[in-house]
Amino acid sequence: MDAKLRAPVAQASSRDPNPTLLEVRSLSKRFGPTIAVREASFDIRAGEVHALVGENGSGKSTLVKLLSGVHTPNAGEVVVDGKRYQSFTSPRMSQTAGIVTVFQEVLSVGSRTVLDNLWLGADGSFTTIVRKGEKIERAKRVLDQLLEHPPQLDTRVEDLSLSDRQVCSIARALLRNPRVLILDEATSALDYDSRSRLFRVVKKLRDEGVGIMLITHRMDEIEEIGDRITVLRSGATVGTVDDENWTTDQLVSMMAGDDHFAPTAARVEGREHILDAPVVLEVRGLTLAPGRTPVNTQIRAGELVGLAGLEGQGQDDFLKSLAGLGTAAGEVVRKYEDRGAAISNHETAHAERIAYVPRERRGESLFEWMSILDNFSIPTVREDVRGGFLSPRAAAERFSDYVSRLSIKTGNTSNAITTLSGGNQQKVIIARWLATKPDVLLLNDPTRGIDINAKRDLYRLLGELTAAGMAVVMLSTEVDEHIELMDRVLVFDDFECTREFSHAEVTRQKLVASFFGKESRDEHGSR
Ligand SMILES: Nc1ncnc2c1ncn2[C@@H]1O[C@H](COP(=O)(O)OP(=O)(O)OP(=O)(O)O)[C@@H](O)[C@H]1O
Repeated sequence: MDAKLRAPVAQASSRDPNPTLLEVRSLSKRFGPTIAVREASFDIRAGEVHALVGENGSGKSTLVKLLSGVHTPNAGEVVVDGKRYQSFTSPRMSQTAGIVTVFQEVLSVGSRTVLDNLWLGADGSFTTIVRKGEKIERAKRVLDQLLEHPPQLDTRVEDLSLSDRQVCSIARALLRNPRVLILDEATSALDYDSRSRLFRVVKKLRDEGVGIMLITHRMDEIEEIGDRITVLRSGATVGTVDDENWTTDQLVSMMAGDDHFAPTAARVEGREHILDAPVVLEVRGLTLAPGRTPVNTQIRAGELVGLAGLEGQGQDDFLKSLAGLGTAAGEVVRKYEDRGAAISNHETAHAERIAYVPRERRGESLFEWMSILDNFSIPTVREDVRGGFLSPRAAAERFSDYVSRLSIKTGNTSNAITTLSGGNQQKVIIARWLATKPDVLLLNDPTRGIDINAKRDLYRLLGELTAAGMAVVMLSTEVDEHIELMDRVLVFDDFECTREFSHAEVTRQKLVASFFGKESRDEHGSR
């Protein structure tokens, strides 16, 4: 074992006086033949941010669900504040022990107000009922910390953006005064500003002695707030890193095992020729909100265009308009050498070989009652007809190509899609739309929830597809993706496209400054 690593269950050393708050001892969980968690052991101290990392399907969410009382373990135990638990038999039991979780999927009741959602289920678990006035006051205080422009408390949650809905889930957790706060990919739905604000709150909680468990696929987040890092592989804890000089490659090789190490995907350089490629999509006078300057742009074959900005600045509406799904006034035209076709609805977009991969898996893409294979083959099912009958074997053959290209961990493809880990569900959806063999691929934050190796696979695949002439327009909330991957980045601010960067000119500093409507003064900012 690397000198920088130590045994998974560590006692507080003399160097670190913080007491252990939560100890996970040899926890195991099976789902039928699948061992999702196998003898996992680690501990969380008071006043630390403890990151839990691992590939898609390595058992992170299952472990979180064992700690949150959603699942009960087959073996092992949990110790909280010195008290031993064989299992948490309900979420309430885990909360009473001081563990509060924000889950990966945004969980809220859309038809209820923000205030209702923030206090949902709280009354019964508090010894004293919180009065309405106090509820309002505390809800406002916590939302003010998390959002620059908090919604009115009587707003229905379904009218909020995905990011603000997730902020409500986080606010709900904070109102419960956790001893241990678990953030299970809770940041992946957040925009840049909300994430920064959340991290300020997390640092404050850490200073107050709360133990925070952070599940994330983003190394920049761990770098920013992580103190120790535990790595999971195939359900088992591989080790805990407490050296602040850890490297991404070190973690990746722990996650994947040395045999499966995927090198960083370098962007294909020398792509300037794209400027001469034919235009495949033309956007003319697209007005994203009344009174705003319309967007005019052209997208060329083989181009990889990034859409950036703070959440809800019109980039989502722009992308949906390209897919024929928007409500914006103006024209989107699919261009060919000698003709053009107006994209006015989803059907024309589909007929013109434009594919759209939505952002929110649960509401927009997944058919939770259907199998993995059926979820893949929905739009392309006609290709699997043999002699007048649908051939599942033909579908399985087509799917297997994407399983290896995107490293999807599926098990039996006739199982329900919900038996897959979140990241693997996301990959099935990307595969679904790639299989339509589009000329234009529109991706709405596609790497949300995808592990770092899989991201590299996807970047490589996008490199191959664009080299073969596919145009890709990708909304991304990851600044690094814009800097490293895109040929061109369009920045949206207040429903206008306010800035455009070429790959050669974009830097982190300039890009983030442009989100806030400021031009960076440092023209030589580093990448
Ligand atoms: N309800 C279930 N039924 C059957 N198998 C399941 C169930 N939940 C999880 N699994 C399996 O357990 C394993 C671990 O899944 P888990 O969701 O914990 O992974 P993860 O590390 O959180 O992945 P991701 O990063 O993609 O969210 C996977 O093989 C998954 O398919």
